[in-house]
Amino acid sequence: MKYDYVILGAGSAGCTMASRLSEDPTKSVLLLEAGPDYPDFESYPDDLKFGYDQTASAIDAPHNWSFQGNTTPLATEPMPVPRGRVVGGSSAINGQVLLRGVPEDYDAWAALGNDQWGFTSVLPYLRKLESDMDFGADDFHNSEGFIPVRRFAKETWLPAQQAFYNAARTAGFPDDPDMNHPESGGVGPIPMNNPNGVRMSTSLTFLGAARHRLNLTVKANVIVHRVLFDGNRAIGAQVESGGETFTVEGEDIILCSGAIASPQILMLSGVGPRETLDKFGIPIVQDTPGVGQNLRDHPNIRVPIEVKEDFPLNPQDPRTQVMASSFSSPISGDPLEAEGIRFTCILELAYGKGHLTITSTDPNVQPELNYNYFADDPRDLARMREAVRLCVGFVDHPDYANIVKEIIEPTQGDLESDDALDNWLMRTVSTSQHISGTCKMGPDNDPMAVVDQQCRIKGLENLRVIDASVMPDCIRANTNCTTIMIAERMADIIKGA
Ligand SMILES: Cc1cc2nc3c(=O)[nH]c(=O)nc-3n(C[C@H](O)[C@H](O)[C@H](O)COP(=O)(O)OP(=O)(O)OC[C@H]3O[C@@H](n4cnc5c(N)ncnc54)[C@H](O)[C@@H]3O)c2cc1C
Repeated sequence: MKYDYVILGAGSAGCTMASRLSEDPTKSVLLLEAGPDYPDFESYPDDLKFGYDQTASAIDAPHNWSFQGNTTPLATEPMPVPRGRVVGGSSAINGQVLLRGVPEDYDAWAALGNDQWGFTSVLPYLRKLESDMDFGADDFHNSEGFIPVRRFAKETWLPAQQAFYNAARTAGFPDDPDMNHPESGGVGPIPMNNPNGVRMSTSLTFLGAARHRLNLTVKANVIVHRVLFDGNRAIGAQVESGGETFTVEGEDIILCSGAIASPQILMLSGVGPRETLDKFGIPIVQDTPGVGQNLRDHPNIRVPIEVKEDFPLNPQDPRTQVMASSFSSPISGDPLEAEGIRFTCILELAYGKGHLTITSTDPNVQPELNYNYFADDPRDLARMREAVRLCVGFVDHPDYANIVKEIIEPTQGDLESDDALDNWLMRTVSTSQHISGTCKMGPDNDPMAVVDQQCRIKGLENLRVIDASVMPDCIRANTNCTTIMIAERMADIIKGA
């Protein structure tokens, strides 16, 4: 059977696209996903449903691809890279922060040659996707979108979160009641898409509203191997289901497999850097050197703190309310055993870039992920040093007196000099889970641009990439909101085409 739209990958972008494109009853939509599907709330597993602990993204958790990546030459272990493998994708296992980029982020995309993606162009879609439970409908917010957004009310902040807020205010940060406002800045409650602690993935929201449609077919446990072409025209995909190989056909093929798998599938399909395709004997459809390059993320440093014996900790409490996090360790021990609190320092606009590449023609073998943190520009390390020293200073605030026993890391030795601290940062840096940019959007005079402003792969027909990989640069925010925004906007563009 031939569909109007074949969507490959049912994550943040894929579920949004499937929901919006199937609003037109004259169009048939096929949504394919490698992981399982839980179509109703009752059957939805607890690890996906309840987002306060991070069981869903622990290594080898059932809905996690559990990839690994390289960080810096000083790291002794590969870095765990979680990604959602389930209908809902990474939105089904993520931290539920629903934060927009700042206006300058989208304006920077426009300045790079993507003039249709500046802030005023994307704002209607940042509004469209949300239902803001605190601010309702105004110039910047909406009350009728699929994703519910709320902030923890001040009176519900846990003591460590309140202490962080007070320490930051004392250090000069202004109060910031709405971080999704274009003039936001300072310290305040983070917008979250988890009312009552339920992680509202794109499966529960966008797709949930569309599942009854007869023109929408959702198929889970289907692994996409490659896109099929007739010349330079995409005509379908080769996929595997239940151990059998199938060909699906579509008028429009839309790759929504995320910033790791979308460039991987492109390379396996013959679209990528010529030398990579030659190396693995993949017949070349098009030499597209930017596929897998421009790997953007936010370097992430954790400052764990041991708390006083009598300080109450409950791993099932919300871990993110303001900017401090309380944590337990589902990865290295009993998920119910609380260990302490931690500061998380996130470098929002890193100068350094990484890259990814295939190491095999087997779609089940993950690409090599080189995050390349702190490599390209000394300002990345300098800003991270500043953030860590700021957090270490925060614990001297009187509000932490009854909470903090000692900072576990960095040690006094690590803090003694910039060189020592750099060494610790290089050893411990990790991902903020915001990989993006690996099939970047850009103008024709940018040889590394992969897609145009309509997310079409340049030089090919009937093939788009719509997910976190098309961001020209990572926004200064967590990436779920912006990924959904891109899909919301692209659905309108495609429907109007
Ligand atoms: C642990 C974690 C915490 C995060 N926390 C936050 C947060 O708090 N706030 C925030 O804004 N962002 C957060 N993010 C990031 C955010 O969730 C992602 O940027 C966003 O979900 C990416 O959407 P996507 O559509 O590009 O990819 P995904 O949502 O990852 O979707 C890709 C889909 O394609 C499927 N797929 C991949 N390969 C194949 C194949 N070969 N065949 C078939 N299907 C395939 C995958 O299984 C997946 O369902 C977090 C991410 C993780 C992993």
